[in-house]
Amino acid sequence: MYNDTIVAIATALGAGGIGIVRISGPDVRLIVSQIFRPRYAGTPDTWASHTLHLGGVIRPSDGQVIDEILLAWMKGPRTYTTEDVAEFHCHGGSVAVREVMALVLACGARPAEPGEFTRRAFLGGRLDLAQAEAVLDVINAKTKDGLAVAVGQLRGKLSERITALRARLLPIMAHLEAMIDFPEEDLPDLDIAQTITELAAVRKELVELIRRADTGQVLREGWKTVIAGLPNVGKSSLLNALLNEQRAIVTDIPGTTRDAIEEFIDLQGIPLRLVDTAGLRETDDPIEQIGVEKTQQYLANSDLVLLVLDASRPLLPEERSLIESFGERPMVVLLNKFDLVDHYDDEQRLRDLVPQADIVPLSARTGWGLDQLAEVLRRRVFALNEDTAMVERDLWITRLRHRDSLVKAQDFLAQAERDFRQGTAPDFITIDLRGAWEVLGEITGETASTDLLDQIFASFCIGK
Ligand SMILES: Nc1nc2c(c(=O)[nH]1)N(C=O)[C@@H](CNc1ccc(C(=O)N[C@@H](CCC(=O)O)C(=O)O)cc1)CN2
Ligand SMILES: Nc1nc2c(ncn2[C@@H]2O[C@H](COP(=O)(O)OP(=O)(O)OP(=O)(O)O)[C@@H](O)[C@H]2O)c(=O)[nH]1
Ligand SMILES: [Mg+2]
Repeated sequence: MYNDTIVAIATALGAGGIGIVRISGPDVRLIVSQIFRPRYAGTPDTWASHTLHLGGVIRPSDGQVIDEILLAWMKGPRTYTTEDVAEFHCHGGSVAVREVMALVLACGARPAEPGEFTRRAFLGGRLDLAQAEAVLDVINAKTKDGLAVAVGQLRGKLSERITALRARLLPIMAHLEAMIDFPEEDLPDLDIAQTITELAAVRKELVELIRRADTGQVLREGWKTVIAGLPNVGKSSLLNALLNEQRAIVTDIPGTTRDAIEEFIDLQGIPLRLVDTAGLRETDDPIEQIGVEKTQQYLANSDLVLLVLDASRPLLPEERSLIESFGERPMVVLLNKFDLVDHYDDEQRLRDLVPQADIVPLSARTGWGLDQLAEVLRRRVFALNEDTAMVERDLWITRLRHRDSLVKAQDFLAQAERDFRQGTAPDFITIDLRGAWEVLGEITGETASTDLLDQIFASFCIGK
C-alpha cells in the first residue's frame, strides 16, 4: 500500500459529454469530504461501495460551486487499484475537470504517473503483468480482432496458459531438487522417459505460441506495409484508394511524393500501417534524394512490401533490379493501371523473379481489384491459421516481450531434455528448468524487475 493519493484526468480533454477526474489512495475519503457536497445524505463513510452520488464540487476557500457532478465512490480493497477510489464525473470540456483536478491537488494528492492506477492494480494483485499490458492494448486496439485479442488477455487468457505451463514444470523441479538435497534418501526414481515426454509436450505448446506470434503482433500493432515502386506508377493513388480519401498529392509528374506518408487503415479487418513513399529513382534533386533515402529506410523496417508496377508498360530493367534487391522479403506485386489494358505480358517473368510474391492486378483509379488485394492480405496475415473465426477463441502472443520469454523458455527446456537423455547430473538440469520457470514468470510478472515494470508502465497514458 502507498501512503500517497494520486489524481489524474481519466478522459480525453476537449468537448465531450462527461470528463472524469479519478483519485486513488488513502486520502480519498478525506478529499471527497472536503470538496464534495452531496445533494442528499451521506459521506464516504456511510455510502455503500460502488455507488453514484449527485452533488456539487465546492472550493473550500470561498464556497464557490465548481461544477455539478456525479461522484462515483468505490471502497478498497475491491476496486480497480485495490485502494479507495473516487471519480468526479464532471461535465465535459476542459475547464471543469482542470478545476476539479486543481482542487484535489490542493487537498494534498499528487498527479499520477503514466499507468500508475494500473500499476497499483498490479502491485495490489488485481491484475498480473500480462493483464496490465493488455489494458494498454485494449485502449490502443486498431481493429475489432485486435480488441478481441486484447480483451481476452485482460481477462487472463494468456496468464492462465502461462501459469498452467509453469505448473507442469514444478513437480519435475521438485523431484530433482529433492534428489540434490537428500542424495542419501531412498527417493522414488524419476521416470526419465516420462519426464522427457512431459518436457517435450510443454515445449511443443511454447513452440506453437511462438509460431503464431507474428500474426499476434500484426493483430496488435498492424502490419508495417510499405508502398514502393518507380515514380508515377500510382503509389499515392493506391494509398488514397485504400484510405478512401485524397490524402496524398497525385499528379502525372514523376517525383510528386517526396516525404513518406504514414497512415493506419483497417482494411476489412486487416490492420495496416501503410506508408506511401517517394518513387525510387536516381535523381539530382536534393529533396527527392532525401525522400528516396527515407523510402529505403522504411523498406528496411517493413513487414510487407506492396510493390507497384505500371501494368500498361513492360517490366523495366530498373524494376527488375529493384525486385532483386528486395530478395526474399514478403511482397505483393500490384499491377496497377489495369483499367488501361486487358492483359500483362510479363507476369511469368515476375513469377520467376519473386516466387514468394502474390501478384494482384488492380486499378487505383477505378478501385477494381482492391477487394482481391484485401483477400490476399487477409490470407497472408492468417497464413498460419486459415480460420479467422479463431481470433476470438485463440490465444495470440502479441508482444515481443512475451515472445522473447517464450523463446528463452523453450531453449531452456530443449537443453533440459538433452541433459536428461545424456544422463547429466540433476544439479545441472535443475538450472535449466529453473531458467524456464523464471523466464515464463516474467510474462505474468512474478519474476519481473522494477526496471521492467518502469519500462512497461511508462508507455501508458496518464490517467490509466
Ligand atoms: N468509470 C470507470 N469506467 C471504467 C473504468 C474505471 O475505472 N472507471 N475502468 C478502469 O480501467 C474499466 C473497467 N474496469 C474496472 C475493473 C474493476 C473495477 C472494480 O472496482 N473492481 C472491484 C469491484 C467489482 C464489483 O464490486 O463489482 C473488484 O474487482 O474487486 C472497476 C473498473 C473501464 N471503465
Ligand atoms: N489509368 C490509370 N491511371 C492511374 C492509376 N493510378 C494512378 N494513375 C495515374 O498515374 C499518375 C501518377 O499517380 P501517382 O499516384 O501520383 O503516382 P506515384 O507512384 O505516387 O508517383 P510518385 O509520387 O511520383 O512516385 C497520375 O496521373 C494518376 O492519376 C490507375 O489505376 N489507372
Ligand atoms: Mg506519390
